[in-house]
Amino acid sequence: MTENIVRTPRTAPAAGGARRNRPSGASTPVAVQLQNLRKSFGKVAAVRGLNLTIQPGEIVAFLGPNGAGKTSTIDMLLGLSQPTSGSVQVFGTTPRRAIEHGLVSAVLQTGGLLRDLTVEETLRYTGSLFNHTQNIREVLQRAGIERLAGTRVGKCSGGEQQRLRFAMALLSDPALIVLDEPTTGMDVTGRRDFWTAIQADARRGRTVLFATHYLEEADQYANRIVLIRDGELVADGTSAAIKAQASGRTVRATLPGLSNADAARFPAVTGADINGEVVTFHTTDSDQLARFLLTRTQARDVEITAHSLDQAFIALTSQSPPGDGIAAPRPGSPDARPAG
Ligand SMILES: Nc1ncnc2c1ncn2[C@@H]1O[C@H](COP(=O)(O)OP(=O)(O)OP(=O)(O)O)[C@@H](O)[C@H]1O
Repeated sequence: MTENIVRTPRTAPAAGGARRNRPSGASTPVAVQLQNLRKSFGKVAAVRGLNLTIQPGEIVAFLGPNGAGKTSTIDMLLGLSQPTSGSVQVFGTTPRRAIEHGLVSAVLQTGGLLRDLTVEETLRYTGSLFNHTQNIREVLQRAGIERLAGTRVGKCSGGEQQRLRFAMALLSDPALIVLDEPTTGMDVTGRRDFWTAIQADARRGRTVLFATHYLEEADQYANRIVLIRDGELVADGTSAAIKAQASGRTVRATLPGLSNADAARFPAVTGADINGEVVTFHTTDSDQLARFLLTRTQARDVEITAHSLDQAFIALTSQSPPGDGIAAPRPGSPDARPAG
């Protein structure tokens, strides 16, 4: 039952009835700091110089295609493996020490549950390993599995088992919860219920870092997305910022008689598709272009459209070499500059 959760060893109860395990010291240090973090497995460079700072209270999605280095990074963050070089700090200390102080818990993908115990027995058993734990009823409620208290784990769905793992992670009331692809294999309802529980809990101020393949999860539940590819950071920001960074925005307008050469001279335009009187501009600054169209040309019916996170993800993880953070337009794509 132990491998799915980074367990807090016996700790003294927090003073003054304060329940949440908090980092000590006058000022709260950043939750996570990765500096030039590298991890190699023989010739495979899984993580290549990652720099990342996560502030307390942030909900961060760690996104990347298969083999991008998400799990390798999370393993180092949890002290499960050592960096080849660079450093990891969690609340200003080493991952191991942060875990010893009950500051961090993890929900990993699979394993770690005994099928014959009930949900409540599982939590009581896990709780017995700590000196001080959250109230079991409260934890069941916060994980959204109160009604499953008497159900055997083996009878719980995959989504319910993940919420049980989440409940186990809540027992020590950690300041940071790390989830590695926690909803893999769940159906849509299971995923939604799982995230409802996580989100409700995060509103209480907990820092959450989760790795996921599901773009819509990152879009919906994170307030910041960190996108990596081949062990390097390729984008970092809100979902909206990443969409804009990856492929800009599209501005559509009705503008008779415009040629590609004219369009290329407009401000912030990276490409244009002309279909009769309707022109679709690809732009790095939709506000500037829209202002120009409305004040300096005869354009009408001006519309600005943001690209989807899917488009941004594909652009950022499959095109330009990582490093500059911006994907170059694929030759021949609508983002390429108009000829002439
Ligand atoms: N123990 C290991 N030994 C050798 N290579 C490894 C090991 N762990 C990871 N790798 C390699 O390091 C790279 C990054 O893997 P990692 O599991 O961190 O990526 P990921 O982003 O979590 O991928 P996925 O989304 O598929 O889970 C991959 O090329 C992987 O094959």
